[in-house]
Amino acid sequence: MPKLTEEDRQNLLPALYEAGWKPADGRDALNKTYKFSGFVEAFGFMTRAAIYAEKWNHHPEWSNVYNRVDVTLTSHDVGGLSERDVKLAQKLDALAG
Ligand SMILES: C[C@H](O)[C@H](O)[C@H]1CNC2=NC(N)=NC(=O)C2=N1
Repeated sequence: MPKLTEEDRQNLLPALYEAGWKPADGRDALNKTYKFSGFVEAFGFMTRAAIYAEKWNHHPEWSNVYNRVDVTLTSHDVGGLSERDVKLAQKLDALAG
């Protein structure tokens, strides 16, 4: 799947920005920090998200500190954002509630 075109970005990214995603510094990627009520909730989110990441063979770059999960999405094989990242971002937002 190729990188998002300029038109794709204009069509798809504003909704993600509305949902709290931000362009990553210095790379063609999206960042978002999720905050949960505690560690188990944060890790449970990661567990559920991991099932989709594996099913879709598209994996986040993420880190967890207690109730916080910092996520970066990009498509390594094309060196930037693709529709896979948009789809996974939407799924993560749905799972986070
Ligand atoms: C071998 C495996 O299919 C590839 O490395 C997959 C795994 N998950 C991936 N995840 C992401 N974000 N980008 C990729 O290019 C990618 N490639």
